[in-house]
Amino acid sequence: MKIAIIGAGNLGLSIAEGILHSGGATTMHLTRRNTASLSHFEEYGNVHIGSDNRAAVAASDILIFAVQPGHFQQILESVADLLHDNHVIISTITGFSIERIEQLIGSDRYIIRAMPNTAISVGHSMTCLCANTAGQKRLELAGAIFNRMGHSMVIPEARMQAATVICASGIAFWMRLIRATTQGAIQLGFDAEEAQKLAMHTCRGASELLIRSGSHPEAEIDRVTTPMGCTIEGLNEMEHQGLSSSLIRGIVSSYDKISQIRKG
Ligand SMILES: NC(=O)C1=CN([C@@H]2O[C@H](COP(=O)(O)OP(=O)(O)OC[C@H]3O[C@@H](n4cnc5c(N)ncnc54)[C@H](OP(=O)(O)O)[C@@H]3O)[C@@H](O)[C@H]2O)C=CC1
Ligand SMILES: O=C(O)[C@@H]1CCC=N1
Repeated sequence: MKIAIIGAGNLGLSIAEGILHSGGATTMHLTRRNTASLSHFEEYGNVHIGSDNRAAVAASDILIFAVQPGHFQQILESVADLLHDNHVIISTITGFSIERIEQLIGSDRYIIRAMPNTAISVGHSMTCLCANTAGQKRLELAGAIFNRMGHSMVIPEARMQAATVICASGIAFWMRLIRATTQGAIQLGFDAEEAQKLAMHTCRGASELLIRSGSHPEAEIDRVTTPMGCTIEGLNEMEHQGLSSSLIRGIVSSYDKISQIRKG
């Protein structure tokens, strides 16, 4: 596969690392205007770095766009005349609808919206996908690409905004929870390095328990909460302080913000 990543910033670079580690491309073109921060990719013989989006598009079959929403239209228009029938156009752009993309490059193109997260760099992204009518024929291919770097789920486009919050922004939300747990562990006597290790591996363990058992979080909580014990004491205090409520409210605020990005 010949893959171009147009906009090798935070997400684009994470995708590039994920693709490299999964061995998923024969050649890869990475673009951004300031390429200095990409020089470490030069050690890979099959990775081409540059600022020329047109050259990257012309040399690739799969085009992954990972630029800021405000830049996308101009960049897409600047390469539109190079697009051919086999190009698969994958947009990770928040709030940029398939309808708007079709208006810029036509509805006959294979257009896929993907919402991965930065854990794609280590092969653990949860990536949501949707496609235009033509692109339905390439959803399986897109799923195969993203499944090499985690898990993917095909969803209706109407859920893409919600997927952005839960999966993409979700990385930041979980990081803050891990960080807060780390701070608690330091207060209880662990040094910072130990504390982070305890927090992140316990987080991974909780997640793996659910993934492998298929059980409900509350069922797992029931197995931990000894009657009159320390777990239910801590959990109830967290809830009195609004743990679940603050998470839900944060998720809804984040969701509402995307509507503003869309209008912008
Ligand atoms: N970060 C995340 O976790 C996620 C982000 N997204 C979405 O992905 C997109 C990218 O986000 P993120 O990576 O955080 O943003 P960044 O700003 O980190 O990356 C965007 C990159 O685009 C480059 N760029 C700007 N103009 C051009 C151009 N004309 N040609 C080529 N490259 C260009 C910029 O580099 P330079 O200035 O050097 O050109 C920059 O590195 C956004 O639309 C975001 O909503 C979606 C899911 C998760
Ligand atoms: O914060 C943002 O707007 C982007 C979209 C999801 C992750 N980063």
